[in-house]
Amino acid sequence: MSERPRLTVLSGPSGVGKSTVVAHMRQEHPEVWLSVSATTRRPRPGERHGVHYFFVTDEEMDKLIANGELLEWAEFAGNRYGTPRAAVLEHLEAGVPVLLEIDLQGARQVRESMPEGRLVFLAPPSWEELVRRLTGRGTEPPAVIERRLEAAKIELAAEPEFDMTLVNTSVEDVARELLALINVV
Ligand SMILES: Nc1nc2c(ncn2[C@@H]2O[C@H](COP(=O)(O)OP(=O)(O)O)[C@@H](O)[C@H]2O)c(=O)[nH]1
Ligand SMILES: Nc1ncnc2c1ncn2[C@@H]1O[C@H](COP(=O)(O)OP(=O)(O)O)[C@@H](O)[C@H]1O
Repeated sequence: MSERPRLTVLSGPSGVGKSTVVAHMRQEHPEVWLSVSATTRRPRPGERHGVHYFFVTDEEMDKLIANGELLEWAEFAGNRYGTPRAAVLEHLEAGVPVLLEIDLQGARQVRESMPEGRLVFLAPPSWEELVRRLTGRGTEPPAVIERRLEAAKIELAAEPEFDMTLVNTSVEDVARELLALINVV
């Protein structure tokens, strides 16, 4: 039986490469279970309901919150996001490593409710590179990018709250480090 925590939270500013790193990691290790969040954000091209997110209406999100169905939730850059509680607990009880990819506010809530979880901060190699990645992804209009960069300043300042930091210079390296942390390899 592993002594390492089986709940891992990955946070970091929008555009740092969280989704890219996690996708890379899961290509080779699909046994790492990634929680699928609910969000009121509209799907980007190629995003699928139930795979990338559960895309819900404001009313549906209200109900999830009111019924206590979310382990944590937060408003980020004008949309709400939350982690469905039941699936996380089921996987942990079954001994499956659980990964949450959530924002700073969510990470703080998990620290309170599940202190055994490990909080990992994914940092960009530099501010300029973060701006380049977020802009280069081409999924948000300039006003939304601005809003996300404002949030990024707050998130970067909170890095010391995390158990550890990984700098996303190389996707392959970070994916490997993350796997070692989760204790899969
Ligand atoms: N608190 C919380 N944050 C979430 C959740 N799901 C996603 N996020 C975070 O919300 C932020 C915006 O996510 P998204 O719109 O998909 O943009 P992206 O992460 O830049 O691709 C990111 O920091 C995500 O990690 C969740 O269930 N709870
Ligand atoms: N290590 C890296 N080097 C260069 N570009 C990267 C790296 N990691 C991610 N990217 C690129 O940065 C952009 C944002 O990555 P993404 O995974 O969508 O970030 P996040 O999920 O943190 O918002 C994408 O275009 C992605 O291809």
